[in-house]
Amino acid sequence: MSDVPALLPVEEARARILERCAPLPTEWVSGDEALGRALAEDVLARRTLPPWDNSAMDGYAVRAEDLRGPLPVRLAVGETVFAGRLPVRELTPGTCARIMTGAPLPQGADAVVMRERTRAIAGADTVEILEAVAPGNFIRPRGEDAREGDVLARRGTPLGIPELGLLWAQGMTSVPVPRRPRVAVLSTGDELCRADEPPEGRIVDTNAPALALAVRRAGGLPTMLGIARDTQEAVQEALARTDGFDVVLTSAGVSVGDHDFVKAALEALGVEQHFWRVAIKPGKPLVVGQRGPTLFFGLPGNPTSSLVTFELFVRPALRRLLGLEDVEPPRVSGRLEGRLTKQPGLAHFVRVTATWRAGELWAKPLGTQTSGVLRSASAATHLLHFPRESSSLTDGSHVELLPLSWVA
Ligand SMILES: Nc1nc2c(c(=O)[nH]1)N[C@H]1C(S)=C(S)[C@@H](COP(=O)(O)OP(=O)(O)OC[C@H]3O[C@@H](n4cnc5c(N)ncnc54)[C@H](O)[C@@H]3O)O[C@H]1N2
Ligand code: MOO
Ligand SMILES: [Mg+2]
Repeated sequence: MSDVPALLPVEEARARILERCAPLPTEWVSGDEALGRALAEDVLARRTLPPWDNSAMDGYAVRAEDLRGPLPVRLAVGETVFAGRLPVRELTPGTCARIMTGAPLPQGADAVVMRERTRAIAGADTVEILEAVAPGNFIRPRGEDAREGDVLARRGTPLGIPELGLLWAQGMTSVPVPRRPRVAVLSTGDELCRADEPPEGRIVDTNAPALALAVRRAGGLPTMLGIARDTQEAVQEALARTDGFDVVLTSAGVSVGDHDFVKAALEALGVEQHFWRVAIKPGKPLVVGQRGPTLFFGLPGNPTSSLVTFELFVRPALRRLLGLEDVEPPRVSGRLEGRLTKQPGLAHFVRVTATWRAGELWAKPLGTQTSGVLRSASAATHLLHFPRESSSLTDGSHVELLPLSWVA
């Protein structure tokens, strides 16, 4: 077919998309809002933490050299230091301080002996130390967590719970992150109705709500634009209302049918086409283009195709816009349970349920792989990558599995 372009390999298609994406402008948000996003700039520590050497155990702060003689060694207890209080006495030779976990170390102390290795002498301010310890024993040094002026976290660092805790400890109650991508979601098709309408011969638009959820889970802000009828004018009119969005997702109308108008509508609106058609199944007719800063994805209409192309192409783009550095779909190795065959030419992304058995992840293909029904995505935990030029995978083959973001 002369008017149909060659199929692009999946990696090249993704590379072409990613080279057009860069982190969005910075906004300052609370830790709640920052979870799972990336830092937009390097953050320097404002505070040295812990602010002082402190004890890692409940026990006795000692001078290690006092414990060199025959054991046990008797030491005079000068004071008790609690977390939240400051010690008042310096340790002189032959003395120690009772100390609690987290309490600052007194001057002169260079080690802590845990309480279980000591024996208190009843009625006396004296303790018997039952073991010798090296200097530094059970001491958490000042600055172990952060040193004022040092880079605490670099731009691009994904903000998980410990990372946000580190920033919080610095008194940073808001953090700089690229703003969330604004994503418009448009369905196209005369056969579609909303779930709350009587179908009257139509089918419910499941792609738009599914894609909106996938966008939200990927960190974007979805806006549903509704359903455009199958005319070029209707699709064009809907797409003309997408200024201000970073990403536009349409579903359906990208193949070669008489009512497949998305490509023509994009072209008429001046969207520069980056590519059309990728060597994959499901999802082959994917079209991607750009106008100004807005990236347009024409996802195929089959419900599973739209979700699979979201995973393979849209999610990586959203992650890059969010400033995350690790944007490629994650992969793990596993083994195939059963066998698979196909014609060479397209890479297949087979929906599988993967379970751990005897230390390996065994991937069992779902019974139906047709992309026209959601059942072929339901219960899938991973996509099994059946490479483009390969035509058979035998039982037990080592395979590459992509964990799915849509799993419950
Ligand atoms: N001659 C060829 N025909 C087709 C080819 C091809 O290479 N040559 N590719 C097939 C593949 S693969 C796919 S995928 C589909 C893609 O089709 P479109 O993107 O043009 O989508 P439609 O034709 O409009 O619809 C396909 C299918 O999906 C249902 N659909 C559409 N939108 C929704 C929605 N929002 N919610 C639920 N279901 C939806 C629609 O009713 C159709 O059944 O093309 C093949 N054909
Ligand atoms: O690629 Mo289509 O997405 O196979 O059904
Ligand atoms: Mg079609």
